[in-house]
Amino acid sequence: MAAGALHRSIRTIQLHGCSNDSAYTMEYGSSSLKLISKGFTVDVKFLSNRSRSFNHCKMHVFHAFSSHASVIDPTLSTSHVTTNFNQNTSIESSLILIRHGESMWNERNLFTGSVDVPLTKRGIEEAIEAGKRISSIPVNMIYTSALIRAQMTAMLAMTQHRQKKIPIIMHDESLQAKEWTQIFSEETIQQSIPVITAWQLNERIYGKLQGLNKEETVVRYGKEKVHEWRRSFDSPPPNGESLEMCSQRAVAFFKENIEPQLQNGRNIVVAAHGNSLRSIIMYLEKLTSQEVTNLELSTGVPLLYIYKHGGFLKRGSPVGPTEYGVYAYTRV
Ligand SMILES: O=C(O)[C@H](O)COP(=O)(O)O
Repeated sequence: MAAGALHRSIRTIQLHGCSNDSAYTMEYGSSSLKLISKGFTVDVKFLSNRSRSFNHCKMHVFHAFSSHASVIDPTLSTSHVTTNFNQNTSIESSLILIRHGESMWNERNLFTGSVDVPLTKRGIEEAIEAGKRISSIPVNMIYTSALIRAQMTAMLAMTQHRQKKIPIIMHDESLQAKEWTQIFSEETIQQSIPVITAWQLNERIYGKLQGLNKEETVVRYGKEKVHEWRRSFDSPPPNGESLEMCSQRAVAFFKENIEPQLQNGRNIVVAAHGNSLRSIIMYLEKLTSQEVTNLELSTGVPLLYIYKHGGFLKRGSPVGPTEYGVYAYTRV
């Protein structure tokens, strides 16, 4: 197995030359495992139960975007891997969080939640401005929610980036989608940035408030009640998600998918929403459920964190494309 070579197209790899090592196969008798390659983690999933023999088994690759994948130590379990990377104190990477620009329902002051609403012209401009602010910070991967306002924000921001790489949405929804979206030029791959979309980063579900005007809702239910629904940690709006419920999916996704990439030195942009980002910031900054009630995020303002020594240092919001501007910060 250690001598095995990985030959890959972007989304599918074929593992060659690995022995029919039943002990190994038994050890990973689940549906997925992680392989570690230079600089990043490759999550793989068996395509079918029948192909669990490692002899020429086909696997699906998530988040791999390099042609130099190689198996370093197949005997490491996922938890060992995480521990090892945490101990590597020299790794420093950046995490940029951006709440989407103004949406058409933000403009009308309507509760939006899971409803998929596009940006306004102002939102488009905010996304472009956000892109200028982060244009000097290297970006290796982008994560967005499954909602168009976050995806538009990420894409528009990247039009300003100095790397001039092309953000490309990864389509994992079916085997066919993966096949159809393969790229066959290594050079083109190197000029691309993978964009992973995840429903777990969606805005919290606002339930029966979705589509209601925020001011009218205050008149109807009272200021205190509406404030509790909007900002408390654990009171869900009718039929909706509390921040706590939203955090259970958003922070779990962050820990399982984004944090390992940062641990491997990848620089990440996350374009998401007021409340999914509030829950992630709560985790990054170890805020209490009381402290998070005061956390407000503006639309289209990027926030920079440096991942270092296994922890997150808040750098605030980059104010411009110069080196100075990147590390100066505004109060948000
Ligand atoms: O979903 C919404 O309406 C907004 O994007 C966030 O709303 P909030 O400020 O009420 O949490």
